[in-house]
Amino acid sequence: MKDRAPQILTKAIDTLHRHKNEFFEKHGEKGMEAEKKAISLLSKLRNELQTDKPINPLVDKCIDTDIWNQYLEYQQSLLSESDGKPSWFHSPWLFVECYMYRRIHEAIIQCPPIDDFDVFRECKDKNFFESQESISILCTHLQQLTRSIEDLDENQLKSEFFKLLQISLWGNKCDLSLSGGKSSSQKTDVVSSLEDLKPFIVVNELEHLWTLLSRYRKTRAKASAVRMDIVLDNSGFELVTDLVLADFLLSSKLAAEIHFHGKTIPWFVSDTTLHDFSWVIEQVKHCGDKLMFQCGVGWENHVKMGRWAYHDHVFWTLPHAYCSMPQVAPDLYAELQKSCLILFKGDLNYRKLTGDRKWEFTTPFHQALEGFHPAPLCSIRTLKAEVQVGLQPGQAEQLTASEPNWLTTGKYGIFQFDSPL
Ligand SMILES: O=P(O)(O)OC[C@@]1(O)O[C@H](CO)[C@@H](O)[C@@H]1O
Ligand SMILES: [Mn+2]
Repeated sequence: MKDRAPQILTKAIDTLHRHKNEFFEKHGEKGMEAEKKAISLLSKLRNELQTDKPINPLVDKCIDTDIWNQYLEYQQSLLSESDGKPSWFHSPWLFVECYMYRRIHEAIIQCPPIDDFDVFRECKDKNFFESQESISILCTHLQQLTRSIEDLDENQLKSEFFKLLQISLWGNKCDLSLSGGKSSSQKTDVVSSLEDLKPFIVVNELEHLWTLLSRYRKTRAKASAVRMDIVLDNSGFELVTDLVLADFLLSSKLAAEIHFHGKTIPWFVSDTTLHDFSWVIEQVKHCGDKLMFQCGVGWENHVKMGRWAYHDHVFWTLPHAYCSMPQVAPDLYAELQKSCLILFKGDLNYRKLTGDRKWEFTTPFHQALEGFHPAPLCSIRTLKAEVQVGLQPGQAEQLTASEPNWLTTGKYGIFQFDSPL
């Protein structure tokens, strides 16, 4: 919070500043005033953070404002009288980090007519353009695969499925909040690096996914009822890897519908909103590359025909651990229960799945989920925060000895599976 968060706020302020002329052209004087106000609110926020001030209740009137303020009261109740109020450096990291992004949103929506400005859009778009070569390689790979998909036997299908899952895993290296908003795009050809990256997968439960999906294939008529859900993480390159995977799931008939879950507000710099989702598909279509164009058209069609559905829910941008979803967002929990398999992308989802607690490394994943079992699920995440469960005895110690920062660099990854008992 001390180092990374102020950098992110400074970047947001700078972005507003650089768009001053655009605001003027669009909205005249009103746009300029709104820009000034937004900058002053964000500077105030940065100052509160850097001087470790108490966490203030939200003042806006959004659908989640009360839930946030109740959660803040709950944080307060965890402290004893002498501890005072929860403050920026004396509160759980997950809570204050989420709170910062919610406050950025609060600041912007108080500034019409620029109240729908996404301060992170520019970096998200930049990440996409800088990764364009890798995206083109991925799209080519997908198109070739789709053309020969009918000829693949069971083993080949499984191997292609695992490849695309690994691409989606390593795509998660490209988030922008870990780098303080600095560029973190994909510049190398990830398809041909997969073998070299395998040793860095510290939990690999992909076989469980295959067992599950191939069972569905055999028992359900032509997989027509198989619904899969992907709880998205970052836009840009990572989102493309997820879309490529989702496309393959349909063309291989491993699934019949894919439901994507994104964020309702700009979140952790690079997370996907509805605008990003549509923007990325549109860009893939118009990049000038023939195979990318075909991918983009195909994806647009999946959306049109309802084979792909995009959902967002306010719960994904609350600070709550997922074990409280049945109480806080019963509608979302019920929706997820319809899924045959839910993929949770990224580090933040993992922190929320496990409540961001200091679990023993050998704690079973099922236990760390603390009752969150809407459907079979798999976390696909590169490690960027100090929480990890389900390791073999001695595994964490070995990793620490060879690489002290293994938990936070994003170099290691997991496929961790859980199924309701
Ligand atoms: O969820 P993602 O995109 O994989 O990672 C988000 C992240 O980089 O943001 C925070 C950094 O402060 C950490 O929670 C986490 O490491
Ligand atoms: Mn993210």
